[in-house]
Amino acid sequence: MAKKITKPVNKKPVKAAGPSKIKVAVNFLKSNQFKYTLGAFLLLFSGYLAVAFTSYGFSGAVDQSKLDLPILDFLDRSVQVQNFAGKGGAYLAEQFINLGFGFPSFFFILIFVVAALNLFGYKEIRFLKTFLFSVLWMLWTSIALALLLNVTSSDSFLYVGGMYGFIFSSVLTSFLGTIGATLILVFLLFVLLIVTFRQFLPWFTKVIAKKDKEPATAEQLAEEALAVAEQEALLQTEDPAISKRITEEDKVKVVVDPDFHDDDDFEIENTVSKKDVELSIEDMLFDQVPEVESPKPKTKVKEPELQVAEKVADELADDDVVAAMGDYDPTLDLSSYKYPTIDLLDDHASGNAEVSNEELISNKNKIVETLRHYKIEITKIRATIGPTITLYEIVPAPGIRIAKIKNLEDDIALSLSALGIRIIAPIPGRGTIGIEVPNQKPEIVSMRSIIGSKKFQESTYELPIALGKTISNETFMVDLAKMPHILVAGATGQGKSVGLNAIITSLLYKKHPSQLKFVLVDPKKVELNLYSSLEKHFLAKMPDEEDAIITDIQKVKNTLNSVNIEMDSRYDLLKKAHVRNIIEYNTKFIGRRLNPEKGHRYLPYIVVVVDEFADLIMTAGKEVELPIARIAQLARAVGIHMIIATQRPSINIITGVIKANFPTRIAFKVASMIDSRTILDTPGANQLIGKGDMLVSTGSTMTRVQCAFVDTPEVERICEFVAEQRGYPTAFLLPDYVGDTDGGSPDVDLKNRDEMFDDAARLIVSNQVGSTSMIQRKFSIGYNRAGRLMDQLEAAGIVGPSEGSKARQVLIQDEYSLEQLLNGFK
Ligand SMILES: Nc1ncnc2c1ncn2[C@@H]1O[C@H](COP(=O)(O)OP(=O)(O)OP(=O)(O)O)[C@@H](O)[C@H]1O
Repeated sequence: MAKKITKPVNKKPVKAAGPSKIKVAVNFLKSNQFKYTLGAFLLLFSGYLAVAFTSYGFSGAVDQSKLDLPILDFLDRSVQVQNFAGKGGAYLAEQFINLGFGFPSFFFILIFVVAALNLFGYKEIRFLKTFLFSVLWMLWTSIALALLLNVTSSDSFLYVGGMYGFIFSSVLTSFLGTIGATLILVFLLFVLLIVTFRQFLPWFTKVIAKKDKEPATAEQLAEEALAVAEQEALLQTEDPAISKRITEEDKVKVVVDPDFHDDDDFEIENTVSKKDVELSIEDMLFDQVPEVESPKPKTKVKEPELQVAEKVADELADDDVVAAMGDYDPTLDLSSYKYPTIDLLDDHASGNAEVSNEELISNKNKIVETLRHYKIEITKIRATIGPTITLYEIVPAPGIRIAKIKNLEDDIALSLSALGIRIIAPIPGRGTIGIEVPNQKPEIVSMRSIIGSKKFQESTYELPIALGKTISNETFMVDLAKMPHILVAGATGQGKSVGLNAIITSLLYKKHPSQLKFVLVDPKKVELNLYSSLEKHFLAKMPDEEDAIITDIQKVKNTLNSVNIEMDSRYDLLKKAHVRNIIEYNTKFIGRRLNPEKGHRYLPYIVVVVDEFADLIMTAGKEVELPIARIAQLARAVGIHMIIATQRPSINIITGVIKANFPTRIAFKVASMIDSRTILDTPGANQLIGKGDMLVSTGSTMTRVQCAFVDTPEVERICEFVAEQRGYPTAFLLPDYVGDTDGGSPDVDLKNRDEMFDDAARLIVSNQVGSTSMIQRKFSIGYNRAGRLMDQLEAAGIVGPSEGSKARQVLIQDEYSLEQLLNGFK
């Protein structure tokens, strides 16, 4: 038998040909050319339909007889129509209106316009939502109109509700009668209003509640008000910030069998048969005793109602203001500089990050239940819904110890089966205890919404930094000029880099290149490299450096020392100008009251950003820590600020010196409570949920903030936008710094002693401490001058040689010997 040879079939080329064609087609459909063409067509078509439909309302009766003609006759030139949109318009209007859905067909126009806008990239109005609601409303109005017209008159030239409206309404009336059909339509209207307009239900309940009260006499009202006032006074005065109260009215229907219950505490006076009983979720969840109308448990603890705080929607700035951001006139060197525009940022909001009532009630019940289990009663509970977490504030019954609640942190976390629960007991200044519970559907806070917020746009901060949104959805902003330095820490992957980008971008959105310079230190070489294109606008570097982003450890040391020199020279300038800080100095300089020929210059703010601070400390230790500490201690008044970020928050990296000088600290999620203590001096950062969830401590207050999200492409777009504009010829040049010059007594001419020489010598001897910074502090002079004084004191034999970071040895023991020595110089 001949063997059947099966040839291996090479399917590859066939496969490759198929998808590639599809791909081309998909790419074409996705291309902007296609989208804009289709969008333009839809928009024009909508306009045409609008004219045709409107005109049909007036001329439809006349045109209709012509529309009944066979199509060829209708197209004949001798046949004229009155519709402004011509025969085409008349035909379309007839199809859509008379033979379709009646005048509600105008909804089609809405659908086409929204589709066109979406194709043009305007996504504020969602197409799918519009489509769905428009179709539903169109059907409803079409049937309602048909029904109404059937009832009132039926001798019109057209079906106002269209053919379909007529058919549907006829079917409805034949089944249910006119009254039944009307009732169904009223019911559907109610449902449509609820699903379409979010505000409808609250408004409706308010109206109903008002109606209920109407028959009350003035006396009754007064009594009622008094009773409410008394009850409120017992707990807390009414808070206008409360948006809704979730109480027993939030009912669900369940079927319970009362016979099944054999709870001793629960006595049923009337015999109740198996039936539907309405009861609140609260009761189901933790009393497990159905509350039926007449039989009541003998002892029933009053349930605390859940108040949900008003969601403060952050006011967006007027479009004009946002647009005006691009036109802000800097008045200085680059007068044509345009600020980055808001459309460079993306909107990352998912739009479905609502916290449902069920989630709120279920969390509230679990909290109350857990606390009750430990015999902790509460009188009030209030929820504030944030972007990623909800804060439940509770007021415990009098006599409950706060520490007891704090100790239940793990139990509450367990009962809510959620990570990231944090208990704040008590919330400073509020007298309540806070329990923060992560939302099931967290919301991404886009940088776009933060930058576009009125608060940011109208901020008058010197160095405004918009970090994100607080638990109450407010934009959280700080002024770096007041901070004055920030320490950012968090385990890897928790949002530190995004946080740094948010800080830098907020400054880029508000500052002119002449007002701000960044010194960017990035040992990891990849994080801040994005900003290298800003060199001629916003970056500062040492004169002979090639790259403006500093990555090499030796260059980091030199640059930090150079920033120190810049700081000292700025102090000298301030002193010469008789001002105390950079704002006063620059105001004087802009007012032409300081002479540039005497060395005065406009001082831009300098923000030193150090990423991966831990790496620097590990490799360079004190050589880096000391200049950083010195900048941190002294640079605030001269407009030099630091932001240092680290992944490893251990105490050998975030030392006491660093901590003492960085009062503002931002902690993203860290691995352990010890790490949290190292950064914030308190636990808490270990309980965060990651992805930009952070705690911001400004020394006195601690705020939980959801960091604004800004993605790398957005940062790239902003940098590109800035870099494309005319910049300075070079980066801002920092003073030159030549490595260490240690060893040997400096060459000093004691004949040209500083005029403060005698005073400095007396200070050193009386304190018996040879410290340059002490001279600096006591006499309010710059580091350079204090250093020169120290060299002269060394040459005069008053202090010993430099001993690195330690104070010098004082060689003169008493003031008498010193005076003799000083007399010898005269
Ligand atoms: N504010 C935020 N909102 C939403 N998601 C965020 C936010 N911040 C960070 N993320 C998510 O977490 C990821 C990691 O963030 P990021 O790169 O900033 O971490 P990191 O702490 O800098 O990590 P590493 O230290 O390794 O560089 C991001 O890619 C993003 O998906």
